[in-house]
Amino acid sequence: MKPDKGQEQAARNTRTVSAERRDEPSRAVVLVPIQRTGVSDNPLRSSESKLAEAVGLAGAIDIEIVHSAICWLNNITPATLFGSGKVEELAGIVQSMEAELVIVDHALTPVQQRNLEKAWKAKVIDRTGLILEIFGQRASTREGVLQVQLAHLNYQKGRLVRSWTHLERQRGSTGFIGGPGETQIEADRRILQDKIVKLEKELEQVRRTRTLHRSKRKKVPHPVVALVGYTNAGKSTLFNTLTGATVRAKDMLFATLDPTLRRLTLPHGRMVILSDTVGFISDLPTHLVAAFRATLEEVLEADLILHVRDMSDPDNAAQAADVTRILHELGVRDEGEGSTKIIEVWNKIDLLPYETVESMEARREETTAVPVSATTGQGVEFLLETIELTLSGRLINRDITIGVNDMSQLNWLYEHAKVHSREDREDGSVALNLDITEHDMSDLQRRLAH
Ligand SMILES: Nc1nc2c(ncn2[C@@H]2O[C@H](COP(=O)(O)OP(=O)(O)OP(=O)(O)O)[C@@H](O)[C@H]2O)c(=O)[nH]1
Repeated sequence: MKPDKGQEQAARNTRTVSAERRDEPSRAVVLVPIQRTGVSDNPLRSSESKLAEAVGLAGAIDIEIVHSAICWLNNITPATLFGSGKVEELAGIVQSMEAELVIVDHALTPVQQRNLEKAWKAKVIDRTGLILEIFGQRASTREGVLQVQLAHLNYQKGRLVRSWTHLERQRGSTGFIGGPGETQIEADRRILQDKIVKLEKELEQVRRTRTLHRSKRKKVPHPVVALVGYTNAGKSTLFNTLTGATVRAKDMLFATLDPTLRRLTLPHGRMVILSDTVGFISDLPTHLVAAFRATLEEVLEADLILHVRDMSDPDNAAQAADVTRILHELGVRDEGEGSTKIIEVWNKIDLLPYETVESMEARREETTAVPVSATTGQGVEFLLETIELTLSGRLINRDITIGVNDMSQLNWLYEHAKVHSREDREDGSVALNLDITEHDMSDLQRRLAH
């Protein structure tokens, strides 16, 4: 059956909160449901920091938060997540606050979402919906935009359950979920599926172009160093400090959605490509991680990963555990053969008490962590040395003789090693004493063997 105009219009109304350009930002309530009894999905994280994070995330989109609260749950009620008494109590709050949007920092089934919307007479979005909204606002490259659109459509497809019927009519189709009528669900789903297929094709094309760029880059085989970390850990700031770049570093969650690449010269002259990537967040749904796989290919292909942590955040241990888990999900192996080297960068030490920083620095030998402040630059030099050491091995002192037939290697040697003394011998050979990294030494041996 061919969808009629009304149905097409309904599916076109798959707009985002961000796309609703109104004069006033939406008034929103932020709720963080936490189960009182059962083991929470992340026992490391305190309820206050969960609330702070949810408010921070919600603040990343253009809304006015009029109320926020932790909601302790004794049990999960399948139809509404919250128990009926709580749903009613919250309905009172939503109405008295005149909120149009309720952000529930938890996964909601489509049925729960629909029932809560009915009960509260407001739009309800869950954590995934919120993250998609933020991603939608941040994506800047074609690939980033397409990825977010695709993730959004896939999310909506699972949610086409007569969700907006009366709200849509009340407010004139401003919801970002289409399909106001139950009879239209099938047609809407088909329209969404068509859009998904189209987007996937387009994305494929964009990716092919990028792969081409990457293989060109591979011809000059500089190692790739990827910055990863929890959102707001300070990756972009560090990226700027390391490369002297002036890319934006705002107090803005997920400011970097698309990978940014820049060349960086290490203290002993080795060139690397530094890549800044999307920030991670806890409870990032697997299908969202999958949507960003392509963007994160830089991370997968990196020779070295810098895991940036905001050590001033009381929650940083839980955040680090999340980042490590997501890296594993993406396929990064940090142990065994073929594993990727990872250095932890303990950032924002300028915000920590002197003694804490001192004890961190004292432990530097036993951990692979480097304490730094991306804003003041403290520790950054040591970080660069650690990157070089990890990629190139130690600096060693060697006496080397270059035979007459290998004179063409002399230039290379001067570029890659620090020459302390040179003796030009009668037979035409050159004896050198130099400092060279282990990596360059094995490179030299390969060159001389040819
Ligand atoms: N005091 C202090 N603030 C820092 C430091 N590094 C970053 N910041 C601040 O932390 C905030 C987040 O920094 P970003 O560099 O945007 O963080 P990010 O990890 O790239 O964030 P996402 O794009 O969300 O992944 C900004 O306000 C920075 O100024 C630091 O070493 N010290």
